[in-house]
Amino acid sequence: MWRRVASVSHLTFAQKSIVNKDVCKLKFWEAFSTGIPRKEKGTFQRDKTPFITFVLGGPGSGKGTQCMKIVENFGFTHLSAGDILRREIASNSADGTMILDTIKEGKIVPSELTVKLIQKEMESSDNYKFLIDGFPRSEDNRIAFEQIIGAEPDIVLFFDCPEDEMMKRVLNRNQGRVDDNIDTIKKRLKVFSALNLPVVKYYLERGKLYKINAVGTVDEIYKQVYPLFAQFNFEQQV
Ligand SMILES: Nc1ncnc2c1ncn2[C@@H]1O[C@H](COP(=O)(O)OP(=O)(O)O)[C@@H](O)[C@H]1O
Ligand SMILES: Nc1ccn([C@@H]2O[C@H](COP(=O)(O)OP(=O)(O)O)[C@@H](O)[C@H]2O)c(=O)n1
Ligand SMILES: [Mg+2]
Repeated sequence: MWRRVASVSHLTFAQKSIVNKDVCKLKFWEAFSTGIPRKEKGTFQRDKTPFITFVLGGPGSGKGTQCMKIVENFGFTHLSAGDILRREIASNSADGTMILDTIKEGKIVPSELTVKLIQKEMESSDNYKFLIDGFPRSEDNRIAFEQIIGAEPDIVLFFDCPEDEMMKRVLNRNQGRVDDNIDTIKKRLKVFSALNLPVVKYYLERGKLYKINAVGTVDEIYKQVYPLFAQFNFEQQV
């Protein structure tokens, strides 16, 4: 299991921006002491600091859209929990039917399953910078990640968007998703308030949360997002 040995995560944004950039390149992790099975090819680069960003926000708040821009500019690997679950359904896995039913109901898939799927993606990646989008969606998700992966996020983004705007965007999303309909979106908004907002509060209290005003054009919103990543001086920046 990985174990963190240092972090700048507790610092506020203002503090982080004056932190010596080399701090961010410290080796935060010790090598595995217990064996999480890993593929030969796609290991984390152990000499690099895994950098984990959780991306939170209600359905339709623009998480996926902004993640694509972060990937382009900063070379992150984008792991959308929803996409990973939808791929699991498409692969006809044993859990597929249960996942599909859960998504249709706007409920949360059992945390251990989601975390193990995320873990598989992380371990098969050559990258060390991860955007984990739509996760954690509940305190149970959050705790399962800590227990199974043995890590915490470096930063947490929260796309703050009014419900009527989220509903409008979801109903216009047009990606053929089974949950983009009025009945499911109403349920999802309730689940978001009840289960996801406590996670937002948790990271706010720990000084890890960056709240983004998610109303405006995609570019206007990205103007708030870009500086959060630019401060870390990642190698690939444009
Ligand atoms: N700032 C924005 N203004 C208007 N529509 C947006 C904006 N950002 C994203 N969208 C659109 O809203 C829908 C939901 O965006 P998406 O990124 O899928 O949100 P999420 O992943 O949070 O559910 C998509 O159709 C997307 O193109
Ligand atoms: N951590 C997660 C993420 C998604 N999901 C399920 O997947 C659905 C779609 O998630 P998503 O992240 O693709 O949704 P959007 O916020 O992009 O609209 C959620 O409503 C849940 O049913 C989950 O159970 N647990
Ligand atoms: Mg999404």
